[in-house]
Amino acid sequence: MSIELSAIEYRYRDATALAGIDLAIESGELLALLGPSGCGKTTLLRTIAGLEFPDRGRVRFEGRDVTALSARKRHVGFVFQHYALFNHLTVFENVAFGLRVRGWFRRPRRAELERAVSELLELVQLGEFARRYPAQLSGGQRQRVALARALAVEPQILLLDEPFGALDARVRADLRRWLRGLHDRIHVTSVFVTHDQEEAFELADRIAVMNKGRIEQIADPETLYTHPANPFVCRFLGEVNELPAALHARWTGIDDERVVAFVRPHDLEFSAGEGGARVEQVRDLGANMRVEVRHPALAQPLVAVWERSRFARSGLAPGRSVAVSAQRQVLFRGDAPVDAAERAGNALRDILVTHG
Ligand SMILES: Nc1ncnc2c1ncn2[C@@H]1O[C@H](COP(=O)(O)OP(=O)(O)OP(=O)(O)O)[C@@H](O)[C@H]1O
Repeated sequence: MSIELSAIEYRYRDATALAGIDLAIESGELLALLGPSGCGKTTLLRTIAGLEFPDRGRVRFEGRDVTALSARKRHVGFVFQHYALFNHLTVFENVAFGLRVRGWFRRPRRAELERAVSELLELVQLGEFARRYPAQLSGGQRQRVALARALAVEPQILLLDEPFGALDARVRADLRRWLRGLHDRIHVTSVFVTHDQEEAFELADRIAVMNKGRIEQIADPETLYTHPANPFVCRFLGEVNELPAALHARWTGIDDERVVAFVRPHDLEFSAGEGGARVEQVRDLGANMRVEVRHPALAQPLVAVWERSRFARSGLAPGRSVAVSAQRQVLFRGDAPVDAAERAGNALRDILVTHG
């Protein structure tokens, strides 16, 4: 089932949580809402669920206006960060709960209910845990029970609010792979909230990056990473070096002091030689090496993260003078990306100047 949000605004008494959200989610899509703390992710999710009602704007499911409908009538499944399971009920009964409380005319018969719950427990790989109580499960297992419970009522839409937020990094990584696999099988339109960029990238078909109650950009992970719409999105998607024109003009061909080059640590190049910069620190990260270079024109050190073999080949060591360049960069003039045509034009001009 598709979801369309148009011009959604929501104010708490002293805070604007949503400042005009337009968003179209396709049927069967897995969309992540990604953004810093307080940007409005949870409020937006609750607005889709029917747990909050917007001050302005409309919510539509498959074209039907559901803005005024309560959560019960919207038929969505919800999984929260804290697995809100019933501790006095077994895993089986927790999952069966949603089916038992249905109106009598939709309530399944006993055999049917047992079959449905068993199937769901198999789906979340907890078949053998049916008779256990939540206290006898790990955090990751409890979260899978919560998911099975949300799926029991066959929701048209599944909403997940930081579903793995309370779990440690290893379990989180396992669970998100598992959730992606599950989604590929059942294709229920899903929206999940996270402030973890890696999680959003690994799980989602598309990501909406939010900031201060607005969507800064919505795109698939690849586009978001290679063509961020503005510096906020670029900075939010992981560590990045920001180089003023004085430093990058030599290799980008754009000599405009308003243009800043954003370079990811693995795209930064340091080559031995006089370039005004000096290696300050080298740190061993295990699989990678982190090289920090100080340039007199910059307040912050430039950071490169390279694989060990690449670092070994470079022959760099603390104290060495280096020249700086980049394999890839994204250029912004103020808040706007510098487009490829302008860059190509400049490169051409460089060639003409050199060879002309
Ligand atoms: N019940 C409330 N009363 C007043 N202000 C609220 C309430 N809930 C949230 N807010 C404010 O609304 C804004 C958006 O909050 P929201 O919880 O949607 O953000 P979020 O992106 O989900 O944050 P987090 O990642 O920290 O959970 C924030 O500025 C927050 O302080």
